[in-house]
Amino acid sequence: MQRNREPPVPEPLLSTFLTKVKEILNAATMASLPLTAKEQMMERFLIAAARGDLPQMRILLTHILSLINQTGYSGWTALMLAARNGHYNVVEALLSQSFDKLPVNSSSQTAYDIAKFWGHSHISNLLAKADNSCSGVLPELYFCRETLDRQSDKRTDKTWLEAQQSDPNTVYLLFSNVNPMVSRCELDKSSEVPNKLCRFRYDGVKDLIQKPKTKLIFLGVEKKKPPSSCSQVQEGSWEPPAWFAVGTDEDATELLKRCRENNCFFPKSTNRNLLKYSEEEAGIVAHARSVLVWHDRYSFCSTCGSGTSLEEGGHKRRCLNSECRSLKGVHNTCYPRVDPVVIMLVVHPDRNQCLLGRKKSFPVGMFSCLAGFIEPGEAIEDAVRREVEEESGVKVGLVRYICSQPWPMPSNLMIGCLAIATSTNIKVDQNEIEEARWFTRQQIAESLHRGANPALMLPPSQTIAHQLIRYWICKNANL
Ligand SMILES: NC(=O)C1=CN([C@@H]2O[C@H](COP(=O)(O)OP(=O)(O)OC[C@H]3O[C@@H](n4cnc5c(N)ncnc54)[C@H](O)[C@@H]3O)[C@@H](O)[C@H]2O)C=CC1
Ligand SMILES: [Mg+2]
Ligand SMILES: [Mg+2]
Ligand SMILES: [Mg+2]
Ligand SMILES: [Zn+2]
Repeated sequence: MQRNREPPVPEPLLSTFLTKVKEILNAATMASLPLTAKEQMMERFLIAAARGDLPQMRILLTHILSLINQTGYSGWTALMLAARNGHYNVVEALLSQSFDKLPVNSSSQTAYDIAKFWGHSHISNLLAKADNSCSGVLPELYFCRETLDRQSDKRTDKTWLEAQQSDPNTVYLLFSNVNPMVSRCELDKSSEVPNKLCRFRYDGVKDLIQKPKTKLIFLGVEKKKPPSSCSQVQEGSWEPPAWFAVGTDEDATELLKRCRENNCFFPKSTNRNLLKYSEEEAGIVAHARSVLVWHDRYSFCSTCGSGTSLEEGGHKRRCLNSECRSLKGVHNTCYPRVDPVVIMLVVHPDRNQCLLGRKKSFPVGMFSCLAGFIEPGEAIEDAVRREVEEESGVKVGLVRYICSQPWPMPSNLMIGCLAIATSTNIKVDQNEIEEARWFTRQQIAESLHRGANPALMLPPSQTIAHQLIRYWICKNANL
């Protein structure tokens, strides 16, 4: 049943393949076609992969290692041929050479799809295991690592919080205009090196945290345990260090003087700068920044307009007007906001194309998933269908939730879905989207691999949009 729904697979049978290669090699010899030595070697490498001739493949690889990721006349890689013909040991050997698993053939199938289609489940399992993104399990998303244990129950424990504040092991992060102080290694100014959060101790911020305008946010305690050789651990008196974010309006240049590290600065509030942290620190920045932006923008009570004060380790604002309705019962106006946004990869009814759009503000050539804020009283599925139709005119049927990502710009929660289109005509809403297009799996795979002339540029890997696209491309065409 499953097989009938698959797109046709080009003839990969060994005999056909060998005949074709022989024809090419003969034709090249007879007509003196410029089939280079490398091309001949490539075809021999592919024949060996299709036959399962690992020793021959190893010999050829000692001459040219780059053979490993290339395709021959058929558009198939060695991995695809080995997967097609059930050569487990060849697949295993290719994977151990960190072979690229994402390329697709002219039927938009990866090696994983091919192994699955031809019933070589031991090979498809091996390919899935070797690449998390192909197993249907997404990698951990950027901003999603919870390095700290939030310990929200401690936010109401004033005595405990005060004790933590003066503890010499407590870590403080300094924020100016909702951006954290960071340092960058001077030797390497390339964008690859993450910004590192500057960590302060109590003595370095004591005066600051006592100022009435300073916002102090309890972020949680470290999850990481010290080595068991640590004397406090042995005595049983060890407690994990607490972390606080300090939001201040003090002069940024003066604040920088407090840091002993070199090359400290406050990065500008751009989306790009927020993607420059290590996985460990990105989640901490997301938490602190969203809460601090909320304090910045919601300093007055939204029920009566009076002033408010900070409570619960900086996770609540209480109205100073004792008559205010917000003091009676629990009110969401007193807590930091999170704005849910649906973000969806819309898949064509043929399952081999996806719909991406671009806003005017995107860099040239970049396309991404459609997205939009969920409206009050709206379910995730309905928001997906409404936003897709509003922005592109395409109608959506099935919606499947895949994963989510906090997006602290300033406080969105991106809810990632795959959505199956039931119509294909595109009519964009020019107010929101400049252009929307259907892209083939082949075009997407080329772009993920930064092929020579990709049809589009995808958003960076830290975004949920990128990961949803990658997830879809790695999955079998049947979804
Ligand atoms: N992490 C990722 O991969 C991506 C993240 N995003 C984020 O998703 C957000 C929403 O996507 P859009 O296409 O802009 O949404 P959208 O399609 O709903 O249009 C934005 C408009 O919705 C209105 N709106 C309704 N509720 C709003 C709220 N709570 N805050 C702000 N505006 C609201 C405003 O008029 C705004 O101009 C973006 O602001 C962006 O930060 C968008 C695409 C990719
Ligand atoms: Mg939108
Ligand atoms: Mg919209
Ligand atoms: Mg909208
Ligand atoms: Zn009030």
